[in-house]
Amino acid sequence: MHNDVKTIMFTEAQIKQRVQELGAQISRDYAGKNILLCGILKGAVMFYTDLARSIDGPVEFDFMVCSSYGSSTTSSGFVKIRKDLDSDVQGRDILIIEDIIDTGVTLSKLKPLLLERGANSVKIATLLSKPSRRKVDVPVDYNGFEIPDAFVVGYGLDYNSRYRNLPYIGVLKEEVYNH
Ligand SMILES: O=P(O)(O)OC[C@H]1O[C@H](OP(=O)(O)OP(=O)(O)O)[C@H](O)[C@@H]1O
Ligand code: HPA
Ligand SMILES: [Mg+2]
Repeated sequence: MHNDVKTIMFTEAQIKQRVQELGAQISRDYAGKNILLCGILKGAVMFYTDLARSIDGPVEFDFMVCSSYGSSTTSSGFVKIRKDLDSDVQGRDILIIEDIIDTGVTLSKLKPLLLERGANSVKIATLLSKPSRRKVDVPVDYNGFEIPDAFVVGYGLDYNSRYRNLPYIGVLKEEVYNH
């Protein structure tokens, strides 16, 4: 385990199992449809590639780069789109793929934006959700795990751009960000 990690919340095996369950559910729900998988980078990168491989049926890949946390453990409340989707979303069935929903601010901006652009449907898949921290209500269609209010890293999630490559999800030691 990494020295900056206090505890492991989900092991690699637990994540793998849950991602497969979500993929099976999504495959059933979207049977016969061509899904536009909209990944919100950078955090979603690991979940995106694993989830995409567990979905049966046609999908297309697209990505947005958004960021609101920067080098903080709290949201700035301002969502910056650093890279937009390449696709025309008119009439498309979009599945937004996120690593975590915390305050809900990021998705409360993105989902209406895609609907305004003429998407036929926009659903949300997130690996993690922290319901106790919500500032804005966002309906989550596919949720891997509900977690308590702790700052987590690994499997794509960062603190100050670090720890994204840890294969598990762990709780960061407070002394790492409280100094
Ligand atoms: O519900 P919210 O409070 O809006 O938080 C969730 C967002 O915060 C993180 O992104 P971040 O800004 O850290 O960018 P990153 O994915 O590049 O790390 C995470 O990947 C989500 O996109
Ligand atoms: O707990 C978290 N960890 C990493 N990034 C995040 N963005 C929102 N919440 C978190
Ligand atoms: Mg981040």
